[in-house]
Amino acid sequence: MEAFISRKRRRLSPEAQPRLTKRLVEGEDGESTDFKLAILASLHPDKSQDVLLDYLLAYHGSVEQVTEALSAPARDDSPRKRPCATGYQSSLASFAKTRDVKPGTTKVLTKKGKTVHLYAPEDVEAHTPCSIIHNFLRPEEADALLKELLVEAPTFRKDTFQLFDKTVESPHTMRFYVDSSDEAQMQKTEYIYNGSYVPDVTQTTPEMLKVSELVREAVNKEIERRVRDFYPEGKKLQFQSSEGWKPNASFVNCYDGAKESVGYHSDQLTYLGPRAVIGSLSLGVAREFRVRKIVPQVDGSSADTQGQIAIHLPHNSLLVMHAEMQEEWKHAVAPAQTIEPHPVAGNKRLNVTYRCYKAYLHPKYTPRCKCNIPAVLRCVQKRAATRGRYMWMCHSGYTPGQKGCSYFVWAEFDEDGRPPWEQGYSGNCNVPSLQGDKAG
Ligand SMILES: O=C(O)CCC(=O)C(=O)O
Ligand SMILES: [Fe+2]
Repeated sequence: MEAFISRKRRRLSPEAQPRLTKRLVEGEDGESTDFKLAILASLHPDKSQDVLLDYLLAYHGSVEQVTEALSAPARDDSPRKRPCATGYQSSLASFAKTRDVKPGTTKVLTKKGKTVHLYAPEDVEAHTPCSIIHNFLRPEEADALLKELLVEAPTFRKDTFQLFDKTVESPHTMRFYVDSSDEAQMQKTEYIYNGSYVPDVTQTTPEMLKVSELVREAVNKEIERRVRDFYPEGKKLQFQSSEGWKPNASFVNCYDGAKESVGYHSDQLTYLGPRAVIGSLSLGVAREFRVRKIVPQVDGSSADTQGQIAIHLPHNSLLVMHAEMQEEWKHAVAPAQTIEPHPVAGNKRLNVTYRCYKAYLHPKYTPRCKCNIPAVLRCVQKRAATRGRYMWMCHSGYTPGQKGCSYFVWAEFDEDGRPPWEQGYSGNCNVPSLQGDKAG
C-alpha cells in the first residue's frame, strides 16, 4: 500500500517533516465520515467519493473492511453508480430557473446522495458559497502562467496528514509559495502546520505575482458584490474582515491525470483568520470542484441531509470561495472518469489558491498549548449548540490518535475578526451566528 507510509511522529523538527498539511481533515465535532473518506480516498485514489461513501455505508463505517473489499480482486466497484466525468455534466440552467433566489439565502438544491452539476456563474453564486469568473485572464497571460507552473510542477510534493503513527498522502501534489524570501524563511522556521514546520516554502514566481494583482482586484469586487446581493441586509458577515483582501501566499496544486484528486476538507483558518476568502485560479485540464454544506448535528445525529454540488472549473477560471465557505461547507476535487487533455498542460490541472495571511495571526502572537506549540484555530462546524464558535487547540489534539496536551480555549475575535492582541480590537463578540441558521 504505497500511499500509507508508517512513520513515528516527530514534532517541531524542520528536517523530520518534509510535507505539509494545510487542511482540516477531521475534528472533535463528529465529522468522522469525512475523515474516513479522506483516508479511503488516499488509499484508493481511483475510486470516487460516491463509491467510497457507498462502501462505507455498506460496511457500517469500517475503513478496514472497505479497504479489504476494495482490494479484493475482480469486484464490481460500483455498488450504486459510476463517477461522473466532467464531460458528462449538464448545466442546471437548462433545467431550472435559479435567478429568483432571495438575497441572504442559499437555496437548497441537493438531496442526500445526489450531485447537481453547475456551469453557469449565476447558478454557482446562487447555490454555493462561491462565485466564478470564466476566461479570467487574457489567453496569453493564462498560457504564460500555466507554462511557468508546468516548469514548477515537478518540484511539488504530496500533501500529508497524520493518522495514528501513519502519514497518509493526498492523491495530488502541491507546493506553498509566499511573496518574499524573508517571508519564506519565516514560514519555514516559525509557522506550524499540523504540529510541524514546513521545510519546502518558496518565493512566488513572477507570473504568479503579476496575476496576484489581477486576482486581488477581482476578488475585492466579488466580495463587495457578494455582500451587497447575497448577505442579510447587505452587510458583511460577523468576523469577516472589513479591510481590503490582499493575497500574500498561495498553495499551488497539481492534478496529473484523471485519478488525482483531493478529498473533502475545509481549509485551515489558523493564519487566515475567521471568514477567510480564497481566490482559486484553475489552469489546464477542466475538473470538477465539489462542495457540500455541513449539516449541524442535532441530538447526536450526524446524518447529512443534503447532497453535493459539482462546479465545473474550466481552464482560466477564477473561483472565489467566499467568507461563508470554510466554516460552513467542505470542498473536494473528485477523481474524474475521463478528462479532455489540454493543448498546453496535457493531462495536468494546475490550481493556484491565493490567500491572505494575517500578520496578527503570526504564531508569535497566537496562544500556545501546554506542549509550548502555537495552537491551531478551528471553528465548530457540526455541533449545533456551539456551531460557529472558534477555538484554539493543541495541534496534536485534532490529529486523531495523537496524544496532544488537550489544550483548548475558546477564541475571541471582534466583529472584524481581529484577535484581542491586535490594534483596534473592539471587544469579544464570539457568539455562534453561522449564516443560514435562521433560515433552517
Ligand atoms: O484544486 C482546487 O481547486 C482546490 C484545492 C484546495 O482545496 C486547496 O488547495 O485547499
Ligand atoms: Fe481547500
